[in-house]
Amino acid sequence: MAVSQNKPLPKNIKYGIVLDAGSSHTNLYVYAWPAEKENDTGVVHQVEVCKVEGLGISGYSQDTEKAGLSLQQCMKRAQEVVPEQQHGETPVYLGATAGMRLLSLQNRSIADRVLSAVEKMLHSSPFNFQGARVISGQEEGAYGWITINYLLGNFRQPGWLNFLPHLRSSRGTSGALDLGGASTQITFVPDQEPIESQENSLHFRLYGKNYNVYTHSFLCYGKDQALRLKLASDLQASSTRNGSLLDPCFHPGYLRIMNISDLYTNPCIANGEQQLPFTQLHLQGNGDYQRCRMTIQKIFNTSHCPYSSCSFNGIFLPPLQGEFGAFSAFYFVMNFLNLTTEKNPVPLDKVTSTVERFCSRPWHEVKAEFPKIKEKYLSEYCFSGTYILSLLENGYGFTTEKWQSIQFLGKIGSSDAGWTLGYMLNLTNMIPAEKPPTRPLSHASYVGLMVFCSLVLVAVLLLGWLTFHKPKCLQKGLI
Ligand SMILES: O=P(O)(O)OP(=O)(O)OP(=O)(O)OC[C@H]1O[C@@H](n2cnc3c(O)ncnc32)[C@H](O)[C@@H]1O
Ligand SMILES: [Ca+2]
Repeated sequence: MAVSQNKPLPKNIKYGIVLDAGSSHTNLYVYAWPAEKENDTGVVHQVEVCKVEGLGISGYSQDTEKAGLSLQQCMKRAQEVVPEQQHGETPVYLGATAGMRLLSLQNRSIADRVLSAVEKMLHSSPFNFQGARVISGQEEGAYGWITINYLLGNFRQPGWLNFLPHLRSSRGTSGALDLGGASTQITFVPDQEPIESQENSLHFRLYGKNYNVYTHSFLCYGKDQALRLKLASDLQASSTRNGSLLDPCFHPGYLRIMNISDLYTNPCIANGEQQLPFTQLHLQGNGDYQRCRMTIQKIFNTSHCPYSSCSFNGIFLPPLQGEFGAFSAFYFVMNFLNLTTEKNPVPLDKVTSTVERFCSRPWHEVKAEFPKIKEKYLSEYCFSGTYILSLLENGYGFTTEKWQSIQFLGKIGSSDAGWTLGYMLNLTNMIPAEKPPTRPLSHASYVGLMVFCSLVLVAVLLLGWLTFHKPKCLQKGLI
């Protein structure tokens, strides 16, 4: 036991857990940070992500208990990641997004039962359960924006090296674009002030600085619900008598059969089912990007705008400003199409031609090339790529030039881009409103600075000595 004296003291690490209960699935994130640096920027980072098997919690409306049980495996994983003696002090939060917002609109009591089932499960875990709730679209946008700016270091205050002009950070904040399965969010700091519409306006004071942020969450415009909107609009425009539809957003040779009742089961699609003389929809792909884009265009209503400028459906959108980070399905789809790998953003015309070429490829060929990718994902990359272009170009007005300011992000460092980190930082009060007092230099920086100064001093002395006492060997004409 005597040797244990020489062991370095263990670092005091704290942990926090957030479950992102999305419309398509649930992810559990474990975050960690050194306890003594709690209020610094950029110290909290993701140490684990666990993907919950099966459906998103809103998918268990027929058997609500299963929503709770589905989380068991990832909760076990979290118990392995967080040291046992810290389980009791580690907070756990669950935030549900658009899938649960839709279920609440459709049937409030079932949605409450789903939430109770997940609460019961999380209460029974050894962690410090802090609540499960449906977060608003505004919160989802805001926390996504906080997450990426925290991770990108954009809230960082000038440090002691900032007297050197080339090291001074002049960066502002980055906008956040999030594409989920059931909703999509756009959040950024506009130039224009004040923000014309109250419900799209947020105010933050972070690390001593004020931020006026624009945000909007479009319910039903996540990529799964957008596909439903598009199909419902196609059906309305078609004169099919047997439910067969040619779909330009799927590959030539692709066939999908859907129950009409599944299409009309949520509040995104207003009634219309009753008039149809068939119960199934037979979709037949023909991979025509231009036509696909035209059919998607119909789900964006741009006929009215009660503000100085709008995105679509009469929703206020100020002029786009600054850089944007685009994550979740924006990233999954662009990454699959190899459009995120280059250092500089891929130009809009190259993105368009890549999606166009991909859509035109026969389904059997695509399937043979990517046998390991889930068929649900693979079959929808053509639609999703086209939808992303429609949403960003036509919906939000990203022009060829503005497109260059979008960066598609999966992770920033070890952490996934998404709303969960911002949510936890806020609920644990880890983002102070005021700038924390600057701490004295750390030991390492102090030693570094001393060594640097000593070297400069030695160099100056040597130079002086050489100048005034030129050694004989350096004097001209000696040889
Ligand atoms: O935010 P909400 O709307 O509640 O939805 P979500 O949280 O479940 O949405 P995700 O960002 O997890 O996923 C967005 C969509 O991308 C799909 N998706 C997830 N992983 C993917 C991958 O690797 N390739 C293609 N699509 C993927 C998923 O099925 C959804 O349709
Ligand atoms: Ca999401």
